Amino acid sequence: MNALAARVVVRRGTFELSVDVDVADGETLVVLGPNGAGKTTLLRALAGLQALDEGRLAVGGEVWDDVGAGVFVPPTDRTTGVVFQDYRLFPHLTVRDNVAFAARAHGAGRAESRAAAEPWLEATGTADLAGRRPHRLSGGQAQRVALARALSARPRMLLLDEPLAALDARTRLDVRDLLRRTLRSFAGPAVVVTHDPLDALVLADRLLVLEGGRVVQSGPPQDVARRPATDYVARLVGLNLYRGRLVGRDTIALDSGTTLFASTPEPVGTHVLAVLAPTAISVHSARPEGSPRNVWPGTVTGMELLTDRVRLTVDAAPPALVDVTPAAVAELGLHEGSAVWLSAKATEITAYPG
Ligand SMILES: Nc1ncnc2c1ncn2[C@@H]1O[C@H](COP(=O)(O)OP(=O)(O)OP(=O)(O)O)[C@@H](O)[C@H]1O
Repeated sequence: MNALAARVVVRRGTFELSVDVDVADGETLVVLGPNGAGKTTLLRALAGLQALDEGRLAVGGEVWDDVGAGVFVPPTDRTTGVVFQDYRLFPHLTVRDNVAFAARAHGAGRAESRAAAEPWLEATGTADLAGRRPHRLSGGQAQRVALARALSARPRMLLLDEPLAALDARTRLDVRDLLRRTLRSFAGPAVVVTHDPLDALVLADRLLVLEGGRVVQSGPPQDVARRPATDYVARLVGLNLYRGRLVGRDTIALDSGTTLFASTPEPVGTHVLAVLAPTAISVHSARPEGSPRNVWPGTVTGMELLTDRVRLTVDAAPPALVDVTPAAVAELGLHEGSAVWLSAKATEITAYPG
């Protein structure tokens, strides 16, 4: 049993990282957050590359770091597999010897350590590159080799820092798939840092969202995606997020001063977050008559072509991202500066305590 239990406090100038991290055996925790949130600092602290100012870290009940008790196990003795964003392969060693390094470092002979490397080269699809040196590898190949090298040490815990960030889109798909399969079969705890929401949704058993050195949300990806707790998370998953208070059975007084109608079982008085998908908002050139209960005017201030839709940024109260078809853009004659009316059914707005 190698479950990770850590309380990490690191101070760097005015920045303070303060988080509790628990990861079960076989679980992949993906740490997501904007630039400067503290993701890399957290990973380095878990690897023992960054000293804790306060806190404690144990893997499988074995204490590797405890500031109060003066315990510190150096990174090289932690049986942690770390894969860095820039791979950090040994430049003078072939791919095979990079992957064989762990066995060699543990006293195995050359032939034995090379034999031990073989299954990891196979598993990561790098066997045919075994004789090359790192400078002759593409980014995707180097990332696979780095993964093979980390796994060959039979680590108790895996730590991956932005494992896909440096790769082009096509390579990213392949390596993400390899990574997903590798993490599924890895028996210990794994922590993956990323700022890419798709990577996070594909790889995570559980998400931990960091902002400003603090955990702002954590949970299964589907819960985080459905019920974002902050504007950053809402933007990542592409939802409009509004804050307010229920002042009637289905009436939300927004902090921004306007009113939304939503369907929610929460009692009157509850402070709520309300989400509305950009696809659930309709755009009209004149005030629509009849059914939808949420109707409000605004001005188009941005237009962006997504694959099959156009995402409008509409300055309104409340402001909204709205997805329309290219045909609708043409029919309504939309452009930056267009005055529009928005509408949304109450049943399309989900409100939850927050
Ligand atoms: N050497 C340093 N000295 C002082 N402050 C630092 C140092 N390195 C990083 N910081 C600060 O620590 C904070 C966290 O940085 P960190 O690199 O962990 O964030 P991150 O979430 O990984 O960001 P990114 O996505 O940009 O890599 C930032 O506010 C940064 O300014």
